[in-house]
Amino acid sequence: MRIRFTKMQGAGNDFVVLDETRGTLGLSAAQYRFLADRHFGVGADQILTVRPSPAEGIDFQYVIHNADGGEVEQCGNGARCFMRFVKEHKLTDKTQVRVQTLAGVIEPRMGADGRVTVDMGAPIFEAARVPFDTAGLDAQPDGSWEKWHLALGTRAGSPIVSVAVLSMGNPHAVQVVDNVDTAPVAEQGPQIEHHPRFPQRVNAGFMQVVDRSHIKLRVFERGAGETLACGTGACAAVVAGIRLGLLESRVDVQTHGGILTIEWQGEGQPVLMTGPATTVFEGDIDVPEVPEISEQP
Ligand SMILES: N[C@H](CCC[C@H](N)C(=O)O)C(=O)O
Repeated sequence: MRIRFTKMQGAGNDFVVLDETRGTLGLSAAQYRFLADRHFGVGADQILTVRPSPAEGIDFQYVIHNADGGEVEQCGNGARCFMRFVKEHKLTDKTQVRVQTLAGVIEPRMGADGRVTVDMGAPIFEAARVPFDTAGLDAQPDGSWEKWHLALGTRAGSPIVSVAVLSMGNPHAVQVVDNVDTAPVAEQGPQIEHHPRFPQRVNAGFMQVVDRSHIKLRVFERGAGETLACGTGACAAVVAGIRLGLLESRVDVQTHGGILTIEWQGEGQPVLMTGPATTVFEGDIDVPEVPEISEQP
């Protein structure tokens, strides 16, 4: 099947974007993995699909698959690219659209400077809704969610990390580190992603607080590995930092791929994310029924 795609990136988090507003392609998980494959396919962290409005008052449906082919609830950097895509492809004449995701409705808005702001909705702290299994964990002194002590491994001497656990529609476990450049992202990222207390797995964030309005962040993403930036991860990290009393309500998040600006006014309030969204190129690709993808090197 020959399909048209658009390659996009938001702060270096990169995407293959598919237009299904005039008919669905019916791709399998293996075909999503093929498109994301950096050797046999196009290469991307996630595959984003644009579908027609599912209901009155909603402009589009937004479907997200990780590089591993699994469908997920939310993608923040992808939401900004979604807004640019529907403008550039003349699928809307609006500068702000309402978009249905598995996690609910989000509202990206194209700014005059070409950056995009997205109302990402309110964070979710209830462990069962992340989901996060707290059975047997020391209850937090004030029922807080910011400092769960997670044992990485069962051997004596396995590290125990203190993570803030929350959802931006997708699950996040964020820890504060002294230096993101030396943080054990490659080692602890997979251990946290696959930790048995996260039945849906989890995105693992490593946050260095520079000052009360600046952090540095690395994220080992569920289903994609470490990415150059993670929009929902930036939202989760800032919310955690504010609740830990370390950050103000508006924070610049420095990632390997660029700067994201996150604002949160507190409990029950939405998280606003602002950042870049870039179209890299358009292309066509033959997607085999049974695609060949890279074996792990
Ligand atoms: N890996 C994430 C989805 C993509 C999130 C990220 N790319 C973003 O910008 O929010 C998950 O499995 O929940």
